[in-house]
Amino acid sequence: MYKIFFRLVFRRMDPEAAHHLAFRWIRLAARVPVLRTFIAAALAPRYKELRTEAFGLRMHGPFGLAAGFDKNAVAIDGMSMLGFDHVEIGTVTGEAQPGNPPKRMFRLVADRALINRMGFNNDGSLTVAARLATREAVFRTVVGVNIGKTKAVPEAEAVGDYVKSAERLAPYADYLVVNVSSPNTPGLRNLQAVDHLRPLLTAVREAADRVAANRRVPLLVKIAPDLADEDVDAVADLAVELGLDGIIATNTTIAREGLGLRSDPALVKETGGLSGAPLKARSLEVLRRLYARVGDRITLVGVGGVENAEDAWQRILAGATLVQGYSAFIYQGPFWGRAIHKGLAARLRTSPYATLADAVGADVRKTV
Ligand SMILES: Cc1cc2nc3c(=O)[nH]c(=O)nc-3n(C[C@H](O)[C@H](O)[C@H](O)COP(=O)(O)O)c2cc1C
Repeated sequence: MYKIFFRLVFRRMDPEAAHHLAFRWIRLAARVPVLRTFIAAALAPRYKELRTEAFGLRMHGPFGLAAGFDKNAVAIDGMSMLGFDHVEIGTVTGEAQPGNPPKRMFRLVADRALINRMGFNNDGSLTVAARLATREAVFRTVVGVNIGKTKAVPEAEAVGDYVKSAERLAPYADYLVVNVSSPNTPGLRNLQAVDHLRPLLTAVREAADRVAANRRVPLLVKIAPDLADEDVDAVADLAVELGLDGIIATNTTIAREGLGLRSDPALVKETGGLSGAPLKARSLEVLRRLYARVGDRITLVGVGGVENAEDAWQRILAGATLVQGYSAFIYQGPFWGRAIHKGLAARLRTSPYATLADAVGADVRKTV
C-alpha cells in the first residue's frame, strides 16, 4: 500500500518536501495518545529473542534509525512508535546552521538510493540540548546523539567545536557519536586520519566525562565507506587504544559504484553522499574488516544499504551488534521496522544460534 502511495504522492514531490511532510505526520500521530499506542502496538512489536545489549544499554532489539533523519531531536517518540529500537539524532553542530542551499536531496528510485548534500542543517547544540533537557519521553528509547563540525569553524579549531557540542549534549545522550565521515562539510573527513582523530576523540571523551558526572557516556565514531582498507584498520586500532565503545560503519559514499543504468545520469552526477542499495556491499565489507580486527573488544554498528531482515541478519553475522537504516525507510515506509524485526526473529529461530549475541560476528569468526 505504501508503495502505491509513494508512487502517487511522495515521488511527485521534491524529496526534502516529502520528508518534511512525512515527518510532520509522524510527529502529529505521536502526539495523540490513542493513536500512538495503536500504531506502536501494530508497528513496533517486541520480540523477546531480539533483546539486545550494546555498550551497557538495553534495547528491545538491534535495529535503529540512522543519523540525519531526526537531526533536531523533535520526533524521537514518533520514530520509536514506528519500531526503531534506538534513534540517533543529529548530526548536531556546535552552532546552528542552515546547511547547503536546496536542492540538496535526490532520489535515484531505480537504484533504491538517495544522494544528499544537506550539509548538517540543524538547530545547533544549544537548542537541541535544551530540547532534550525538557523532553518528556513517552517510549523508553535509547537516544544516540551524533555530533559534527560547524561549517564556519576552521578545520584547525574543529576540536573546540566538537567539545562545545559534547559538553552541551552528553548529559542527555545515551551514547555519543563523533561524526567525521559526512562528505558534505569541506575537510570533515580529513579528521578520520589518526593524527587528527586521536586528539579529537580524547577531547570529546574528556568533555563527556566532565559534564556527565555520575555516568560514563558511551562514545562512538562514525566512519566513511571511502576509507582505504589500511585506514579502516588504523581507525580500528585507535578505537581499541583509546577504549572507545563503538564504531559505526558506514556513512554515505562519494563513489558512484553499484548503480544500475536506469537512474537519470544528471542525478547520478549530483554532488553529495550516496546511500541506499548501492552502498550495501562496501558497508558490509568495512564492517567485516572491522570485526576481524577488533572482535568483541568494541561494539560495531552496521549501517548502509540495509533494506530488509536478511540484510540486517548479514550485518549481525558480519559483526554488528546494532544495525541502522535510513534510505530504505523512504522507499518502504512505516511498515519497514516491523518487517525487519519479524524477519530477524524468524531468522534467529531457524539459525544455529541460541541468542542474537551468539550470532554477532559468527561469519567472520568462521573465516579467521
Ligand atoms: C538525507 C540524509 C541525511 C543524512 N544526514 C546524516 C547526518 O546528519 N549525520 C550522519 O552521521 N549521517 C547522515 N546520513 C547518513 C546515514 O545516517 C547513513 O549512514 C547512510 O545513509 C547509510 O545508510 P542507508 O543506506 O540505510 O541510508 C544521512 C543520510 C541521508 C540519506
